[in-house]
Amino acid sequence: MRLHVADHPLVAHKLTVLRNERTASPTFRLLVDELVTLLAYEATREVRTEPHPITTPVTDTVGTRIADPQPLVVPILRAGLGMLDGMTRLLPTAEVGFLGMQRDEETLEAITYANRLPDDLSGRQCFLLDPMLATGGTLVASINYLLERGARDVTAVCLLAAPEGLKVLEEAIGERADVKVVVAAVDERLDENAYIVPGLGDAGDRLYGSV
Ligand SMILES: O=P(O)(O)OC[C@H]1O[C@H](OP(=O)(O)OP(=O)(O)O)[C@H](O)[C@@H]1O
Ligand SMILES: O=c1cc[nH]c(=O)[nH]1
Ligand SMILES: [Mg+2]
Repeated sequence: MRLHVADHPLVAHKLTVLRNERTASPTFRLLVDELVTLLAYEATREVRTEPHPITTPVTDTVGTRIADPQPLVVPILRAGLGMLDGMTRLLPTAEVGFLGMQRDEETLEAITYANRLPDDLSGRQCFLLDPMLATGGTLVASINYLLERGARDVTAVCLLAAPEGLKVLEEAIGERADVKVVVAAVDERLDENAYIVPGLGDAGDRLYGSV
């Protein structure tokens, strides 16, 4: 597993506003969207491209375009949905699959309640979106879904990660695939309820309310 922590003053500034408990949903959503766009720039650094001949008003030349098959972006519902627009803004030709996962707050096990993904992901670059990587249970289960369908190149885009979750992910993935994790920050630890500290609370609730 490769970890990339975005080191940029704009990311740090926006993340601080996001963490603040006084930041209400409308601003929270806007900031998640902005942060993802900044992270997407790094997350797509290795997106596969191919030469593309074009004619400019001046001459013929060979440029670059994103190669087929187009990348697959997969938001993990609910909270990952808040990251989808920001990601597809930079990758408008990507296809989008969906995974609905909820962490059982007692057992901390990730339960899948929705799944809409192409059956065959061999040769596909996949981008998983989930703001929080806490125990790692949700992300490991999501990556396993993609690997079972043949994906071998997976980038997870998260806002916050806990060191505990990163360790679980590293051990669970092993040598099976090239997994990259792009995060805005790695926080201190998990608390007794497996919430990220200092964190930002429940990302899904802060985006969409506690339904
Ligand atoms: O690393 P883990 O310990 O598995 O926890 C992280 C998961 O928990 C949150 O989702 P939640 O289950 O709250 O669902 P929601 O997005 O619908 O709020 C978060 O969005 C991650 O998906
Ligand atoms: O801190 C946390 C941990 C899991 N899920 C969240 O939304 N926040
Ligand atoms: Mg939640």
